[in-house]
Amino acid sequence: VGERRPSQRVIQAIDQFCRQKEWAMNVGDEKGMHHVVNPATVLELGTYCGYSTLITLEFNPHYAQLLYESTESERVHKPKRCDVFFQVQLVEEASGDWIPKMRTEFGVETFDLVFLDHWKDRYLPDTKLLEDCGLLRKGSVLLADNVIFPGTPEYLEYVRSSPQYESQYFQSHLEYTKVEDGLEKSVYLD
Ligand SMILES: O=C(NCCCCCn1ccnc1)c1cc(-c2ccc(F)cc2)cc(O)c1O
Ligand SMILES: [Mg+2]
Repeated sequence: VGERRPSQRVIQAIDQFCRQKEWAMNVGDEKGMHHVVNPATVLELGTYCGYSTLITLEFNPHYAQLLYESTESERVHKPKRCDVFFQVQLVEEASGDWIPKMRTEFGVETFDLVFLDHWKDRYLPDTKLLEDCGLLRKGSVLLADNVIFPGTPEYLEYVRSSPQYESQYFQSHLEYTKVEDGLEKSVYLD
């Protein structure tokens, strides 16, 4: 196992605090993402405290500030091209406004992974926006948190019934609780 990296120690501290002191809506250590995907260019919708962050869109300025502090990432108002292999780029805007600008503002061709963890009623419209903007390619992975609780029924119905996706449910529990929840992994077949 060896020495945990600083980022792993931060995650461990967050999990311990949320389990013992105060619940928070991180994807958490049980659901986790590490056993489901191994991406390169990642878009995260819904940052919160930056528990699971790469290129991330956060609408709430309070949460955005938390991310700046926890990752020393520069405050990105006018994102520059993301030419560093690993770089946190945070956009404090609504996902619906920014997804159409991803190519021009970030120089992103397509995403390898999109982690959906923002407003639950935005999962479906933003997925359709990603498709329409050509930001998904054959093999792109959508990983959606909370498909059972709080629940995203319209999104789930769409990815499970659409011939354009191969969908798989990873059953787990709502972070730090015994309530059922899970991650839905949907591979775009194009
Ligand atoms: O609402 C959630 N996340 C979105 C937060 C706002 C995103 C803002 N934004 C960012 C970019 N564009 C928009 C969420 C909620 C719960 C939960 C659990 C138990 C309960 F009783 C009620 C709720 C658990 C999660 O795991 C969640 O992710
Ligand atoms: Mg969540």
